[in-house]
Amino acid sequence: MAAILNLNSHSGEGEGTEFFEKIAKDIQDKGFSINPCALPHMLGESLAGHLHSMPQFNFEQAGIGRESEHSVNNFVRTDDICWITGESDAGRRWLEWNSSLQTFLNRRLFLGLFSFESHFAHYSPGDFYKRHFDAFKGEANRVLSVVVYLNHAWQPDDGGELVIYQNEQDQEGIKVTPSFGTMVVFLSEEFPHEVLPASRDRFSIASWYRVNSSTSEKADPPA
Ligand SMILES: O=C(O)CCC(=O)C(=O)O
Ligand SMILES: [Fe+2]
Repeated sequence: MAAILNLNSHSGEGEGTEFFEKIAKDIQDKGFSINPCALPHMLGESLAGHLHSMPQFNFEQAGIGRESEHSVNNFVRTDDICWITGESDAGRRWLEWNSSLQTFLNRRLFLGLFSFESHFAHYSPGDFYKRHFDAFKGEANRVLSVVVYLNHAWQPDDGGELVIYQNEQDQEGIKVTPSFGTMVVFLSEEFPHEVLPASRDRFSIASWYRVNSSTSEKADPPA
């Protein structure tokens, strides 16, 4: 019995609705939520295992912009990415876990989250992602950004922090250390953010919930 209790207590804070409720409340109150040691431990380990078992050629140079406007721009970002599909066990469980979070947040905050997309990102030493928004107001695409980190034993002088700015004027920001299991959620249109260069390899998963914009009346191309 004790062993079972023990196992449960190691399953990670992020397992249940209590954690989802904390995210919902943070989003409602502040628009962002920063959670150290939040990713369920087994899920984090299996994602990290999968990530490190993949050959480097599964990763591509990250770009900016969508569809026809998509391009690689080494001034803005220099990381490599690999989209997460349900093909691997770890990937499937990650998508399932986020699907429960999506259901929870839709019930609790009426966000109308419709789809989820997610990629591993590898920042080699010196890589960065300059200050940016994940979505632009009025474009009704990415609504909520979710980032988790898969780096064991990250040290304060390893760098590589995510800096979240409160608004366009904020130059100081809040620094988040990319330690294993830390999970950050924020409104994609509200918070400019950047990734500072690190002195070691930095692994993260960046994800976005989208609303269904296919019914929007946006003229495309614009008149
Ligand atoms: O890895 C991170 O800390 C954030 C990455 C990011 O901002 C992005 O991919 O849009
Ligand atoms: Fe971003």
